[in-house]
Formats: sequence, C-alpha cells, structure tokens
Amino acid sequence: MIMKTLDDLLGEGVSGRRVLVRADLNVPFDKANPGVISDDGRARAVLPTLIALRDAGARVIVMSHLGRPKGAPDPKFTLRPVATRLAELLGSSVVFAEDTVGPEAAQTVESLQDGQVLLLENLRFNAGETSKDDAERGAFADQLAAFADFYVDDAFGAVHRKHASVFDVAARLPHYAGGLVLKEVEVLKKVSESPEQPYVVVLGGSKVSDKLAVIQALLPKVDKLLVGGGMCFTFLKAQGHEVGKSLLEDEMVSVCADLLAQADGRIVLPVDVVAATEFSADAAHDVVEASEIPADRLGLDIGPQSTELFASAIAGAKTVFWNGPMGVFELAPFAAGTRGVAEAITKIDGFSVVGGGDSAAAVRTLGLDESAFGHISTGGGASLEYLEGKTLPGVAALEK
Ligand SMILES: Nc1ncnc2c1ncn2[C@@H]1O[C@H](COP(=O)(O)OP(=O)(O)OP(=O)(O)O)[C@@H](O)[C@H]1O
Ligand SMILES: O=C(O)[C@H](O)COP(=O)(O)O
Repeated sequence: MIMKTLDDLLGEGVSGRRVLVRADLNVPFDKANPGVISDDGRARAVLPTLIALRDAGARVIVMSHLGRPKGAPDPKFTLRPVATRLAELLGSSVVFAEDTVGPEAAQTVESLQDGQVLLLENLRFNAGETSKDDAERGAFADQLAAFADFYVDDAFGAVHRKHASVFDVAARLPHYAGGLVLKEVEVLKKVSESPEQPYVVVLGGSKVSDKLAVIQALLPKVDKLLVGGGMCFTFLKAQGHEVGKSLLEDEMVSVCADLLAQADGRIVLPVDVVAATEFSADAAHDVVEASEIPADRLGLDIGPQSTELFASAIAGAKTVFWNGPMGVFELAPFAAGTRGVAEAITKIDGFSVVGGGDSAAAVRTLGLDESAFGHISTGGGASLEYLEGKTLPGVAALEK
C-alpha cells in the first residue's frame, strides 16, 4: 500500500495552509436524551490528527457526515453538538459553519486563523455527497476542495463509501492518509489475510441488508458465524418462523434462506429472544423461544440460552471479529445479550476485533475493559467490507 501520510504532510510544512480533514464524527446519541452524545469514541479517535495539524499551525477544516439525512438540511442531524464536544476534547475552540458549502461556509473558512479548527455542517445535507452520479458528486467535491490546499482522510468508518468527501475530493487535492486510517488498515489486513483458526464472526445490529453481502463473502473463511441483533429476524423468518413486530427486511428473506442453505450449519441463530410489547425501556418483556415470537411482540435482545450458545462458540476461537450489538443495548432491559457476548470475547485466548460505531460504544457504555479486546475499530461497514476483500473507495483514492 503506497500512500502519503499525515507525517509526510507535516514534514512538508502546513503552517498557515488550509487542510481539509474528512473525519467520521457519526457518533451515537442518547436514545432517551436527543442532542446528548452517548459515546464520543469516534471523535476521540481522530484527535491525534486534528491536534497535530492544529499545533503545526494549519487552518484545519473538518468535515463529516452524521446519520443518514436525505440530501437536504435536517435539524435532527446537525453536527453542532459534535462541534461543542470536539472543542471540549481539543481544549480549544471549534468554529462551526452552519453550511457545508456556499458563500457563508466559504466566508467562515476564509476567516480561519492559523492553528484554528473549523467543523462544516453535515456533508449529507447536500445531495452531491452521496450521489451515484459522478458529475453531481464531482460538482460538490469541487466546492469542498476549493476550501483547502491539502486533503487528509482519517474517516476510516466511511472509507467504504464512494462519496464526494471520501473519494472525489482526494482526486482534486494533494491527499494524505491520517493515522487512524493507517492503523485500522494495518490490523484488518492481518485479520483478513491470515486469521488464526478457529475463526468466529459475530454479527448483529440493525443494518441488515448492508451486512448480508458480507456474510456471503465471509462464509467460506469462518468456522462459525453467529447472528444476533436486529439482523437475526430476517434469518429466523427464512427458517419459516414468524417474528411478530421484530425488525425484518422482507425482501431479504430469500437471500437469507440461500445463505442458510450454503452455510452447512456454520450460521448459528438465536434459540431464544427477549420479546417486548414495544420499543421502550418500560415495555413489558419476556424470554420466548425464537421460533415462537408472539405476533404483537418485537425481539429486542437475544435470550439467555442464545447468549450461552454464542459464548461457547466464541470460547474456543483464536480469532473473533464482532460487529453489531446483539440487542438494543442502549435500553437496560435489552443489554444482557450484548454484554454476555462481549464478555465471552474478552476471555478468548486469541485475537479479537470489535468493529462498528455502536459495537464500540457498547463496549464502553457497558463498562467493559477496552484493553481486553485486540482492536476496537471505528468502522462497522468499513471493517466488514475490508474483511470481505472489497476495494474500499476511500483507501483506493488515497493510494492514487
Ligand atoms: N433486535 C433489535 N431490534 C432493533 N434494533 C436493534 C436490535 N438489536 C440491535 N439493534 C440496534 O442496532 C444498532 C446498531 O446497529 P448497526 O448495524 O448500526 O451496528 P454498528 O456496530 O454501529 O455498525 P456500523 O458502524 O456499521 O453502524 C443499535 O443502535 C441497536 O440498538
Ligand atoms: O456508522 C458507520 O458505519 C459510518 O459512519 C458510515 O455510516 P453509513 O453506514 O451511514 O455510511
């Protein structure tokens, strides 16, 4: 992998120069307290890059997405609270630009002083960021690139997206890989090329269709693939079970059925689930057989028998990759499955990788010892696609 790095850029000298940094500040918010960041791990992870540039006297323009707004401003997804947190973490002010591009953002960029940090508003408030149309993405990238002299990508969590700020801007400015991207790629390369066997992958979370392609690619490489979280219900449905009001992607049921047929027993599904009357911490809930979820209930965690089943599969592994919580761990009644699986992973005599914004947040918010994991990745989809062997647009753009 030949790419220029942040150290190269610092060596070239950045004092007084404008550096555009793509970060992944897509942090989780407290479900019960809107506007309150529940885990700032992703912001902390990019701090070394921001501090190095700030202290070298650069004018640092940070850009990120937050959530999945639909290409237009949506106050629910403003990065303003993230700017406030970033300032606390940096111990210096962060200027917030109310727009991502346009005259006001340009003016804010123009007024930046040496050693100051600015955060642009959510990239995804602009349709050009995620557009599939090269010209539309390129036009947005032109506007972003016009802000700066150099581009640093340290958004490992977003390198799998062919988005303007990840892919197209790199083609328009001298580009450098940040330390976080370099470290993540180094660890994941090792796991993807030579995982010590037995290799167990644990998948959960809510982005079902995003992760099905990964299952297909990983199946030939793994000894066991444990599926929990919101993902498991589409598989349970594929086995012919009713899943009540649980998260379900109907159009993916046949894909899941094919995967189960190919897997030859290597895909392990929950045998019991915690089923609640509604998506709330106060909802009535019981443990039910995974094959008997009542029509008016939704599964919000794997049950105790499943946690034990998953923990025993994990116990003998030499390599474990875990992405996606086993349940809605943010709500206390539905956190036990995630906790049990995470604890089992900390005990293996081997190397473990946790990937994903929410999985990493779960490790921290459940008070688990971060140092007991081999590597905690800031990328969920990104780490999965890396393991899948895909070319990641953000990494490829830096290599050019
Ligand atoms: N049974 C379930 N029903 C609904 N949501 C669930 C369920 N189990 C887990 N979740 C939710 O899944 C979310 C995390 O899913 P996600 O796929 O985003 O994982 P991730 O680790 O953050 O990966 P990425 O970084 O790719 O986003 C959590 O907010 C959790 O509450
Ligand atoms: O949460 C993530 O995995 C990254 O921030 C990318 O977000 P996305 O899946 O909405 O592109």
